[in-house]
Amino acid sequence: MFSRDGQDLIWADYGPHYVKVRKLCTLELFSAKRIEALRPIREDEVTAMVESIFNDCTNHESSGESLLVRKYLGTVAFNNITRLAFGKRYANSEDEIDEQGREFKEIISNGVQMGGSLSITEYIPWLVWMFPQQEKALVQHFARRDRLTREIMEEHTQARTKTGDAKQHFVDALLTLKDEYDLSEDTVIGLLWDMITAGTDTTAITVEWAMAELIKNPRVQEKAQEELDRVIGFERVMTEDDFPNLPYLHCVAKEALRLHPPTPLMLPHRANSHVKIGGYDIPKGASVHVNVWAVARDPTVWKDPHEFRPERFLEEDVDMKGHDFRLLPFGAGRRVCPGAQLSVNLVASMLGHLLHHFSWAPAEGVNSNEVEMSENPGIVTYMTTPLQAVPTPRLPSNLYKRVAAEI
Ligand code: HEM
Repeated sequence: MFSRDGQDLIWADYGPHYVKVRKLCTLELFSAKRIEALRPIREDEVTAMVESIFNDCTNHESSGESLLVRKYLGTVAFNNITRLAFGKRYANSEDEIDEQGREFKEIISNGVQMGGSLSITEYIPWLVWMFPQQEKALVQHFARRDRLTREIMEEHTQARTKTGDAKQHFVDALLTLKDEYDLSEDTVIGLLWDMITAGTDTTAITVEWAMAELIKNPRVQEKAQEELDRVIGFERVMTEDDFPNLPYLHCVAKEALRLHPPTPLMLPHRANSHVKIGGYDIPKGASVHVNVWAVARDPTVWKDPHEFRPERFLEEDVDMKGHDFRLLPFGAGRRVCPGAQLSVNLVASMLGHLLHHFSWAPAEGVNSNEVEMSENPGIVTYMTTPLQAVPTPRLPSNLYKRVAAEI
């Protein structure tokens, strides 16, 4: 929710509704009850990912070859978000999608491209006249996005009228709460798309970086697997009920978010008054980025900051949801990521399943210490060279089936 209320950056225009919209997010959309209600979707998608990796790595033709890890993670993140926002699963394990799904995917990648590029006009706004194409592309993008979203909203309104049933998906929640929170149709569309753009790549990127670190650091991979084997064993798959008994797994996720925050400069904020910080003047109206990436690698803040060592969080429990400024992958304050808990659950579940079901090695001919870790700079930090890795199943073959859920 990027407000135009003079406090923060402008992406969507919620104006004075901002406070209400945040309250709606905290109390309704991301309440613990809804996160729990949406759990079957997460389990469905994570187990579908496991099945798909298993099929590909045990297929005779490609057995022993490396897989493009991002492909599987991206499908989980995409399906999870489209299902929780709209109750729709567009991509199957072969990445086949229908026409509405294709349109959906294109709109997302278009939006990420436009929003993710660090446009010069954001810093020198009077140069906007030099880039009329940029403005035109944005208008076209929003028109296309709004058309598709109205179509889906109409489908949901009709389904609700028919059954009288209010589902847990964000679109139904928002349409049901529209009057109570005084939301216009544009705000509902803006909100749904904030969730989709903010919640898709961030999750997949976090897991891709974590997997790269685990392949680079076999000691950590084995230690996480020992914990999973001890707690879960070899006769069932992990569920979110196991989370409290998997402290090391959570430390692995936290350490990945420390070294590789998917939004290294958080999201831009706007100074609402002139302030002086650390001797620097920040004029009113300036766009402010907080370099959480640099803080997380600062040797005055962290011991051996470049080392991937999840144990540091067993030694000291550091909050990562906005209360400890040493670790801010989700930001802090009133703009803190509302999807933080949801993504912590999904990231831990993906990592847990990937590690419990498979051992991971680098692609043939690459040593573990040679895994390419360079970063593609931007608002969102992808791996420049997508991770290729070889999975080897480690559980009985009956445990690799998708647990499909209809919700
Ligand atoms: C590992 C995954 C994720 C990371 C690291 C992440 C990180 C962030 C960060 C750094 C911000 C900006 C906070 C600030 O400026 O103070 C943010 C904002 C936001 N995130 Fe996330 N996020 C993740 C997943 C999600 C998910 C799954 C959703 C929704 C389903 C989501 C929804 C949002 C929204 C709507 C905002 C804008 C909040 C506002 O402007 O008030 N995020 N996220």
